[in-house]
Amino acid sequence: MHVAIIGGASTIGSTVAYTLAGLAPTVDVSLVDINEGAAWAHGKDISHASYHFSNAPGASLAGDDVGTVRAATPDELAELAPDLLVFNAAAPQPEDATGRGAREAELDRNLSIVADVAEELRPLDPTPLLVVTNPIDRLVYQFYSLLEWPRRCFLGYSLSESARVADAVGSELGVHPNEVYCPMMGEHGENVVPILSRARAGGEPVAGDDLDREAIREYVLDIPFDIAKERGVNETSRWVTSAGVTRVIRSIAAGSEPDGEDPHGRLGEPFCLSTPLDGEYGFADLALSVPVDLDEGGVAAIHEWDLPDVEADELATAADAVRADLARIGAKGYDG
Ligand SMILES: NC(=O)c1ccc[n+]([C@@H]2O[C@H](COP(=O)([O-])OP(=O)(O)OC[C@H]3O[C@@H](n4cnc5c(N)ncnc54)[C@H](O)[C@@H]3O)[C@@H](O)[C@H]2O)c1
Ligand SMILES: O=C(O)C[C@H](O)C(=O)O
Repeated sequence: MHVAIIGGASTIGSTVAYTLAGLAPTVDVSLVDINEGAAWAHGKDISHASYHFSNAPGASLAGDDVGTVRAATPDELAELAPDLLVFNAAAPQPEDATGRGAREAELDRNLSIVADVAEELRPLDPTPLLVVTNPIDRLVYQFYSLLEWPRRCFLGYSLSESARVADAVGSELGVHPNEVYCPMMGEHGENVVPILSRARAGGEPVAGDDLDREAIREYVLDIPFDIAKERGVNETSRWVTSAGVTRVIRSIAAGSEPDGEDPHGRLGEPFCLSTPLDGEYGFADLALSVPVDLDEGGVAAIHEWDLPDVEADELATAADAVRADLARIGAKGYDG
């Protein structure tokens, strides 16, 4: 598999490349960035890290089986013809972008980068595109509108929220967070929707009424910015994000192999990513996080769950927030 990370010299992009070198070492990675020098430097450094990953006790891949990490520029994307695109390019963040609402505030700054990158992607055959840059739901829809590839190609990364909610639910229940499953639908932002009705802890259903829904939502919304305030705006939540992006890439690889590992991973349940909707959950002409199965083409299936009223109402509020921004920027389908 060949993954091109657009914005590959970024904090998140370079950390994804490093995580792939450790956890998915056969993947070839291209670090695509307008900052050619930084992309080259990350690529060189990560390929040196790969030397240690591949020669550590328990490692078994011979040199030629290990993927390459190299730098490229956006105008080389068509020639690279990757199997998967990760979009992580962004405009610089202001120093004070460490509060809730910072994701949504990136929209106007990142739209022109999306337009430039879409032009570079236009000659490619439809390729799955995982958008990490914020605000993901608006940018997924914008890429979909500009490129007009099948909607299953478009994915937005919101999986860090699943790790954060597991932390919150696990502490409330006294269960290790890694044993908690709680899908997170809706917007990657203020209108995230914890699907407590589907939560499981240690494999058993959780009684949603036993949990403090509002406290859990507040924790999930605050924690990335509590982290950013301590580390600075340029760090963002690089560790959980790169681990989650790597998990998505491994799920795509597993879902593409008929006899591969379970793409849902150890807990055996689907996770949520943002993708353009066309009637699912009653919404169209926008992207929101919904439960998906993945394969080499991107979204293989969207699960349509029956949601209790509180979760369905929160999902409708998320849709309203995304729609309002799409209308404001005059996205396709919102111009009249
Ligand atoms: N979805 C999530 O969970 C999540 C988590 C963390 C960060 N993010 C988002 O990821 C984005 C990137 O954050 P970061 O801190 O890694 O960014 P960063 O500031 O470290 O890097 C941005 C990179 O984009 C590159 N770039 C700019 N324009 C480009 C273009 N036209 N083509 C190619 N490259 C270009 C820059 O040269 C730079 O290397 C932000 O929008 C941030 O909010 C999302
Ligand atoms: O950019 C950030 O720091 C927020 C990001 O969307 C996240 O959920 O970690």
